[in-house]
Amino acid sequence: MHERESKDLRPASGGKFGGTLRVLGNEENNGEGLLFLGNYMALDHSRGADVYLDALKPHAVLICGKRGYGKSYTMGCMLEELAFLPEPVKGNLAALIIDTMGIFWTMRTPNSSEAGRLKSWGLPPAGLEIEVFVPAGNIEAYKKRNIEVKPFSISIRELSGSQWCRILRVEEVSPLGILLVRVVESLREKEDPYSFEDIINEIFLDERSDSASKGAAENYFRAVKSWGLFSKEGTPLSVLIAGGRTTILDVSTLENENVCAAAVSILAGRLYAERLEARRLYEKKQMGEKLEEKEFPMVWLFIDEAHIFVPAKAESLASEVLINRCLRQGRQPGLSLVLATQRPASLHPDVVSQSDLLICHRLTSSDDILALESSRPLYMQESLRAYLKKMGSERGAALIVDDHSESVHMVRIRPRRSWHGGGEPSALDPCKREKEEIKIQIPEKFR
Ligand SMILES: Nc1ncnc2c1ncn2[C@@H]1O[C@H](COP(=O)(O)OP(=O)(O)OP(=O)(O)O)[C@@H](O)[C@H]1O
Repeated sequence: MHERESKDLRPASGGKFGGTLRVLGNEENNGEGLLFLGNYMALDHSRGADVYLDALKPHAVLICGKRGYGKSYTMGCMLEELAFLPEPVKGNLAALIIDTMGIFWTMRTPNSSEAGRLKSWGLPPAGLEIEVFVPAGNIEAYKKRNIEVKPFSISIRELSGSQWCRILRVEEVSPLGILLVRVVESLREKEDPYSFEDIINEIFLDERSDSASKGAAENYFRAVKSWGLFSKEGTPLSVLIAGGRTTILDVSTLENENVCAAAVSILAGRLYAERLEARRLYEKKQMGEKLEEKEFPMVWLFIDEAHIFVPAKAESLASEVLINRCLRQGRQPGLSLVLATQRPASLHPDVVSQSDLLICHRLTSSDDILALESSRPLYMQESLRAYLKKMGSERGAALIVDDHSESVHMVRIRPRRSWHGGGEPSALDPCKREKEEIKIQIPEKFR
């Protein structure tokens, strides 16, 4: 149990808590598998009791807020808390973040830049043991920058002809699209893995296409090869995911959003399938069968810039898997999804309605507030706009809407223990800033 266990709790509205320890996301949690998120924030912005989030059950969490108000910082806090959970809970959980901005590799380093603030919260800075994966073709560039990373790739076989057309933005019914689909599908029928060279050979063996289409198809696949994300065999999921592990998949070098979405779709689909199998194994064990197999851990999948993957008015390559499997059905097999966006209005409406926890940092755009308001639960006594007004403009302040306890909470998210790589750069010398930070006297009422 966390050392900062709370004795009293002040939800902004609603709530059906009992006992001394209250946890968002699971009223039955009796004090194990807790993620320490921060403190209640009273209307005068003074500091209240501790706020925890349950990690024993799977959750669908939406984090939103305008630029620079704490989305990736909060995601980092959640990743830290998952990594610092005690055994045996930790061993049954794995965290994977799709890092679109390339900012989470810094979590290995303790957050000495906010040492003063951490001290006022009674928290020591701490680095995390993380594994950072990058597209296999980019590994050297990271090594040159002294960033320890591992190669990741997706088997070329995983993508259908039609998915390749979407990635390459080629009309499926154009001569080029017809050639791509025919070649890829004939290779997929053989069931063995294949390389880009195999695809290019197959393109030139095709007797029904003109040479211009063949030349264009070859060029496209040579370009895809240079992204370094696809290979013949691909990285097995077991290399990426293991119980107790925090994995960062840095896709920030991939400029093509369709490619990122394809990667997310494939990974999320595989995680979902593995968890379905693990759930069957779990049920068999519960029913008394003696089985040696180790279960695939319950996964927390974090995705920043979620509007790219589950957009409002279109369908990305990842929409179907994320909405229909992870969000709608993910809780049953034990797959948690944490999505973050600065533009809730650009997000598929199902994301808002299917999330059991909404963590909302400052928002000022009417469209974005409206998008959240439109699926506002009945137990919210005031409008979201009114709550956000009370919350004010403090970075890291958040309104949490918890569908389990049907309650709304105004929270100040705790400082990060590991280094946050997502903040805005400052023209001020970083060493000078650290000294200034330590000099700041924190008034008693804010401690
Ligand atoms: N809980 C917090 N406590 C203190 N400071 C915070 C907190 N959350 C965010 N901040 C400050 O706000 C800055 C911006 O936060 P963050 O990088 O999470 O923004 P963001 O919402 O992810 O922005 P973007 O949409 O640009 O990615 C951080 O670098 C940090 O200085």
